[in-house]
Amino acid sequence: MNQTPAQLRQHFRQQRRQLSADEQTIASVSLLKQIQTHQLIDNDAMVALYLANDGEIDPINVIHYCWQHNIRVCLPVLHPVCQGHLSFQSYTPDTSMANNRFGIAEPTWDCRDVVPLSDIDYIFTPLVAFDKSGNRLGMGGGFYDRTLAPLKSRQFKTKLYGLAHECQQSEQLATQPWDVPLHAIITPSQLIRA
Ligand SMILES: Nc1nc2c(c(=O)[nH]1)N(C=O)[C@@H](CNc1ccc(C(=O)N[C@@H](CCC(=O)O)C(=O)O)cc1)CN2
Ligand SMILES: Nc1ncnc2c1ncn2[C@@H]1O[C@H](COP(=O)(O)OP(=O)(O)OP(=O)(O)O)[C@@H](O)[C@H]1O
Repeated sequence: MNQTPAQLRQHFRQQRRQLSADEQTIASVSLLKQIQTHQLIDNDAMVALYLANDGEIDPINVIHYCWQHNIRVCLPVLHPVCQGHLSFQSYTPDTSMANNRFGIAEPTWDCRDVVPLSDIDYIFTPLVAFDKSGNRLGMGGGFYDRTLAPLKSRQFKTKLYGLAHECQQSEQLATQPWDVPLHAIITPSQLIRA
């Protein structure tokens, strides 16, 4: 029987939460190695990442790598006005942070630090499940889908990469009209081009 999105979320969130702290650390180091091996980030790029939550693969080593190589980093912030949307805000070691309503740390709102979507070269998204065609199942809030909708219709340079543990691969996910497909998925052991 086909599983509902809610059942799939429950299954794949449980899978990623079951990884031990050691497994998470190894995965996070291997993730950076994959990004380096495939030379996915140019030196003068603007890159959107995220702070790991709920067993997500942790991009913290990627963030530190970017900072060390003068690659600019931004993070998603729950938009204070446009409900259900994200804003991307620049992130440096000095950025003032606060927890959002999901308990995830994000830069405190400052309109001067907002990075427009059109200025972002690569967006690395968290995900609950993915398939080899670049379909992505998120936490169910529709935040990324709403925010990234312009990438579907207009000529944006922005590339969309999903970051995931191997155990988050699904055989085939049902697609929704509002889904924004990923260009590729990066796991600790491979780059899967969609
Ligand atoms: N690390 C990370 N940051 C992110 C996201 C994400 O998926 N991961 N988001 C991607 O959209 C946005 C936040 N969206 C989220 C949506 C739901 C939940 C969540 O934990 N939901 C709980 C219910 C919590 C509650 O209602 O208070 C749950 O479903 O169990 C977390 C983040 C922006 N930042
Ligand atoms: N571009 C959009 N415009 C309006 N509503 C949207 C859009 N994208 C998603 N939604 C709404 O958001 C809800 C959740 O979508 P979905 O289940 O695809 O989220 P998700 O991809 O799991 O979450 P996220 O994007 O935050 O990671 C859907 O019910 C849908 O109606």
